[in-house]
Amino acid sequence: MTNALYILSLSLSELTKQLQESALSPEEVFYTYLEKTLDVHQKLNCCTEIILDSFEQLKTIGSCKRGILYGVPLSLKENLLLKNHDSSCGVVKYLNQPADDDCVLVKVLKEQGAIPFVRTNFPQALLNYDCSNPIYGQTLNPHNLQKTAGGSSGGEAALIGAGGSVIGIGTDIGGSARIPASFCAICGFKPTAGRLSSKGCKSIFRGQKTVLSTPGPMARDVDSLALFMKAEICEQMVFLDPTTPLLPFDEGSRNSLRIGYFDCIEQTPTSPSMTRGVQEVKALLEQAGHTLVPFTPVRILDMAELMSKGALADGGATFLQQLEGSPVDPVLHAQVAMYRLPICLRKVLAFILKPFWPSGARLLRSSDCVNDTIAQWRRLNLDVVLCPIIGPAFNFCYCGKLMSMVPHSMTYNLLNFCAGVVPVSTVTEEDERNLCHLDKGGWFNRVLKKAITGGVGLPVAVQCVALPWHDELCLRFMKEVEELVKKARKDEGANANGKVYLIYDFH
Ligand SMILES: CCCCCCCC/C=C\CCCCCCCC(=O)NCC(=O)O
Repeated sequence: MTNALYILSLSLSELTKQLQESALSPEEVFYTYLEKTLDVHQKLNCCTEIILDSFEQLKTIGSCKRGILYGVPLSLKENLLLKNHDSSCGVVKYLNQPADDDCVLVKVLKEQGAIPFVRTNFPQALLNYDCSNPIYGQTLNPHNLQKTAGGSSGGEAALIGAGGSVIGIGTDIGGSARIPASFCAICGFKPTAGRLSSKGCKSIFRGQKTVLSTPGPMARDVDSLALFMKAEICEQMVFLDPTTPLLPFDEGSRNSLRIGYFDCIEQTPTSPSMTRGVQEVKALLEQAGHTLVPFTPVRILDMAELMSKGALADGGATFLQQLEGSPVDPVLHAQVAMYRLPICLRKVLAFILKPFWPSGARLLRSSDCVNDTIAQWRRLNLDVVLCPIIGPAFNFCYCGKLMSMVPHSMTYNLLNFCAGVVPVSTVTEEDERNLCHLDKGGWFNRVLKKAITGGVGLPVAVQCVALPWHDELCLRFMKEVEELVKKARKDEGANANGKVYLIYDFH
């Protein structure tokens, strides 16, 4: 194995160890990843710029030798502010407005010895889970170039999934760290909003508090996500952003868990592989001695409505305003067409749709979704929940037509629970045959079928959820899923007669 292949094969924990022990130099790691990134970018169009300042940072990196991420090259979604760089979010009017300062997360990471070296792509205005904009174009999926990488942190997911970065940062207000992770076979984590500083994470909607956005790490394995959290959660972050809590990162240990699970949600399209992924992981968790309890999410339709009315409280007017002067990317056409409809026409349409699509038409009711959900967890005495995440990767331009699927991810932004995604399987021929069941389930199901047809072999992931501020528990649960899946793959490899599709190794 060449030195470059060896470096690229190391997990983040192994890489940091080798760097700290001087078995590898920051220079050889940096240039190896840079070369790989350029190669991956040529194929996938996942990057927006190489951060030239990183070459300067590399020269003085020796002074950060005690940092947790000493010498680690790191990728960043473009909306994380970097001093003297634009964060365009794909919107023309944000071009040529360089930031005055780095965002807090980047400042802390630099102190911890990490070297941000590349910025990554996203969908225009960030409120979509595809990955295309008129400035940087469409990012492709590393596992099938005919599919999207997902979004909005799709550049990160594609780059990491193809091996061009060992750790990166995305942002997530509706699934943007988790959905592209699911599409590209990597792990993505949405911490409890507030646990990590959002200061300097640019968003199109400033001041909106109903559905909270948060930055979150994305990487090939769960240990890397945990190491990232450990590096960020320190006194310096709290000093730079006193809105974050003085809550040290608790690595803890894993005990037997009581796990709620569900494999679909009411009125929300779900693909056959999403359901199968949950069922297979449930079986593995049971075999490992955990207790699995059926869980029916409460008030899902109320929550869908709150998400929509919270994130788009003005009916999409701010969103349209931000796009003024920009060409509108094709991935946004379906959304923009809806936001442009006059309110009176929308009301008439809602009235007509009510019998067929009650969730999309009902009026906002007062409800306490957070406490009702917590009460449901307490009644069942749950530690965590296992559930589906949107997947497999869609054909281009379908994400904007399937906003009806975002309750799979956005529910946990609305509730402000923490949630992460772990790849567990690949789409089988049987999953593909089962797509015929979507023919019966109404218009959105038929659109979903078109979006995912031809997906055999693509990654399938599951979602792990924990209560607010239980980020460490969520990561421990994700790690348990990851390990059980790995072990099952080994066992299946040894018993070649068994089904071998469950588990795979993309990396
Ligand atoms: C049953 C129908 C329910 C529909 C509920 C739809 C709610 C739609 C409201 C807004 C669309 C949000 C799309 C979110 C995609 C992910 C975006 C994201 O996380 N971006 C990250 C960021 O902005 O930082």
